[in-house]
Formats: sequence, structure tokens, C-alpha cells
Amino acid sequence: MISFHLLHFVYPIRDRQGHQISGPPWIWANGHMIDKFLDGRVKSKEWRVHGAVYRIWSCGIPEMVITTPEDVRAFHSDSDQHEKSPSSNGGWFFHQLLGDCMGLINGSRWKSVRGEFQHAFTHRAVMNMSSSISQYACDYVNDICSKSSDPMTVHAASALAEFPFFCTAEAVYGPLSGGEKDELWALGQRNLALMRYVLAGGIYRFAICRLFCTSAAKELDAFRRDWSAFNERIYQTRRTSSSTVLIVSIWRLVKDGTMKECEGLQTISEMLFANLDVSSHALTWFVTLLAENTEVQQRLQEEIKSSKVRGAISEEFCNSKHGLLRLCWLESLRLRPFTSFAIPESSPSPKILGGYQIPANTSIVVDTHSVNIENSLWGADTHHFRPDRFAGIKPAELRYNFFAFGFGTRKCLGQHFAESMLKTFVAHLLDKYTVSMSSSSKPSNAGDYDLTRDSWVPTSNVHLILSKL
Ligand code: HEM
Repeated sequence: MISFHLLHFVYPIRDRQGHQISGPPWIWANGHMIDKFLDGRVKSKEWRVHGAVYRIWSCGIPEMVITTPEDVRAFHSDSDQHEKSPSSNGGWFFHQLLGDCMGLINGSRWKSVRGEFQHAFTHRAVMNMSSSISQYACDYVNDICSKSSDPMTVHAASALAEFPFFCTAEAVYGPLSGGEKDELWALGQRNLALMRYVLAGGIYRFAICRLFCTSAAKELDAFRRDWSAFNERIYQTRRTSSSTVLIVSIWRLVKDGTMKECEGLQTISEMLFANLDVSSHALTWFVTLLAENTEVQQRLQEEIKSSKVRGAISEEFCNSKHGLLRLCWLESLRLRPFTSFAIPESSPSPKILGGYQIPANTSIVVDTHSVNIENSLWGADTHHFRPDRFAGIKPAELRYNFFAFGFGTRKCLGQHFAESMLKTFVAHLLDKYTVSMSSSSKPSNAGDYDLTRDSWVPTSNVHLILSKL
């Protein structure tokens, strides 16, 4: 009944013939918010029966899902004027954690926060960091080697997650001591634990939860206090010796009131904690897909071997925009986008999408699985890992046919950094090991691997065998 009421009277959306937009029925009490994140791949397939454009709900907020490159293009034609939906339609608890981060604020506020972080992640800045990224990747792989026998079986996500996390953290804070790393990791785990209230939804979507859910509110307050104190402490230890480190310039702005503390803290939280899942998802699949495709892996190992300069892997090789390493990176991003449903955003103008008249300021979500996989551009073998497909595609063709770092003007701040960091890691890993799938990690009958469901980006729950070369 509620669904019927919302659908027909509160948010009517029709095509030219007056037909109402379709979509899965509204679910008490969170709508489709949980399904969208935790079961995205399955739901993307299931919901496509509702057409190329359909409606889902984040609690009581309607979100229009678009699935075709044509609609992605039409929607993004004015992307410089788009706004991210407030707190991603995630409700009050989510707002307390990330509502003021760079990725979710708009207009002049976004411009000024992005302007303060941007310089540290330009392509040039990342190239300047590439020798420390390479050293860190090499040390991380050597550390795996020293830990166990040969061959060894590792849980992919657990063995790999710390690499992108600390590599990104050192881009923000400079070199971290062992104690600082432990503290930061523990804060990340507390942040992750708080996400369970966001995923629970219901009362946590409203400020009233402060009154009724006092233990959750206390956990949140304690985390925010300790997160602020950590950044203050790091700032104090870096401000004289490493004045060019990003935290020093950002925290100075927070201290002098130019940037709000919540913007500074939540943006760093977005880059480290929210990203822990995103980057480790990308790395885990990058390695897993190579483990599954031994022929491609062997070719890549040959490429790595022949590119070495005086016996060492060169930064030029890791950062090259040509060659199999880059093609493998793109193909793994295509097949395993970190989310099946992109972050909701709206245009200030009405749009015609899939024949429906969508009012201005309606939240639009791109079904990334449809665009990256169920899309005729990718051909009959779209479900297969075939990196060479990218060799024959012009960058302009990818624009609305490939979701990786966003479509519009709000592209990922860390895209150059993420690419450099993860390609460098894979080059060092395959220089030392051949990677294969453990027999315990075969896909289920449904065709997919078991996924973890304890974070907003379900990562693969696979085991890999690393055999020394
Ligand atoms: C493979 C890893 C990564 C992927 C796939 C990824 C993907 C994305 C996507 C899709 C967006 C949203 C873009 C949009 O809405 O148009 C985004 C935003 C963002 N990402 Fe990443 N990201 C990755 C790694 C990183 C890293 C390592 C950092 C840290 C520097 C980072 C920082 C950010 C920030 C701050 C934003 C908000 C940008 C803005 O709104 O201006 N990301 N990312």
C-alpha cells in the first residue's frame, strides 16, 4: 500500500503515453538501500526486467536507475551542474560519518575542498611519488614471501588490503611509524564497524537515534573524537619537519577556520576508510582475474621480465599507459566495478531518460554492471577476461561505456594514484610469484564467488595460491 501511494501520488514519473515508471516493490523500512550495496550484482540482473530505466528507493527517497550508455550520456550532458544527493540518500548516521566529505558536498564548498586536496594527486604529483610507491610495493611483496612456506595459500582480501590502505595513508601523512600504523588501522576498523549502523538503516537514518540508540551514538562520538585527535597529533609531529606533507596544509586550514573540521576529517576518512574497501576490492579482483587466466598471467610475467632495467622493475613500466599491464588493469575494472550502482546525483534540469520525463533534481543512479558488461560494445565474450579488447578501443568510445572513476566533472581524486599503486603492486607480485586459484575458491553454480557482506563494498572471499617463481 505504502509503495502504491508513494509511486502514484507523491513521485509520479511517466512516459509520453502516460505509463508509470516500473521498478521493484518498495521494501520496509530501507527501500533497496541494502540490496543496492550488498547484493548489487544479483539485483542489477534481477531488476533489469523493469526496463532500461526503472525506479528503486533509498528509504522513502526515489532513485532512477539508468542502464544504457545513451542515457548515461544524456544525463551527463550538464554534469558540471550536477549535485551529489545529500549524504548519498544514506540518512543521518551516514551523514555523521561521510556527509561532509569531498565526494558528497556540492557547489562552491566542493570546489574549495577539492582545490585544497587536488595538488597532491595530480598525474605529475603521483609520478613524483612513484619511487616510494614502488619501494613500498616491493617491501610488501617481500614481506609476504618471508611469512610462509612455498607454495602458500592466502585469503586474497586479507592478504592484500593493507597495501593500498597504508600506501594511500603515506600519501596523506608521509612515512608512518609502526605505532601510527597500528593506531590508524584500529581507527579504520572502528569506522568500518560504525558502517553496520548505516547498513542497518531504520532508526539510524534519523537524528532521533541519538536518543534511543545511545550505545551507537557513544561509539560514533568516541570515534570522531579519536579521529580528530589522531590527525591533530600527526599534524603536530609533521608541521616543522615535513611541511609539504598533505596533512600539514589541510590541518592548518582546519585550525585557522578556512576549512571546516568535518570537511577535512571526513575527506581523509573517505580517502582512507571508505576507500579501504574500494581499493582492496580493485586489487583483489585484479589479482584474482589474473589467477583465473593463466595464459594472460604468463604473458604479463614475460612482459615484466623483459621490461626490467638492470634487473629491477622500472617505474616507467608500472606507469606506462601502453602494454598488457594497463590492459589487464582496465579489464579488471570493467568486469568488477566496485559498486553495481553508482553514487546518486541529480541534474538541475528535467531530463528525458529511457522515454520517461524525469523531473529536475531527481536522484539518478547508473547501473555500472549494465554499462560495463551487459552492453553490446563489449561483444559476445563480454563476461570473459580478455584484456586485449581494450587495445582496439578509442578513449572517446569508453567515455559512457565504461564506469571506473566516474563519468562527469566529479571524477575520482585518486584515479592516477590508484592506477599507479595497484599496477605497481601487481608487477612486483608477478615478478616473484605465479598466482593460482585455490580449489576451495571455485565459483558457485550461480557463477560467482562467495562475497563478504560485512562492508558496503562486498569483496571477494577467495583464497589464492602463491608459488614462488
Ligand atoms: C581503484 C580504486 C578506486 C576506484 C575504483 C575509485 C572510484 C571512485 C569513484 C567512482 C568516485 C566517484 C566519482 C563520481 O561520482 O563521479 C570516486 C570519488 C573519489 N575518490 Fe576514488 N576510487 C579509487 C581510489 C581512490 C583513492 C586511492 C583515493 C585517495 C586519494 C580516492 C579518493 C576519492 C575522492 C576524494 C573522491 C571524491 C571526488 C570528488 O567528488 O571530487 N579514490 N572514486
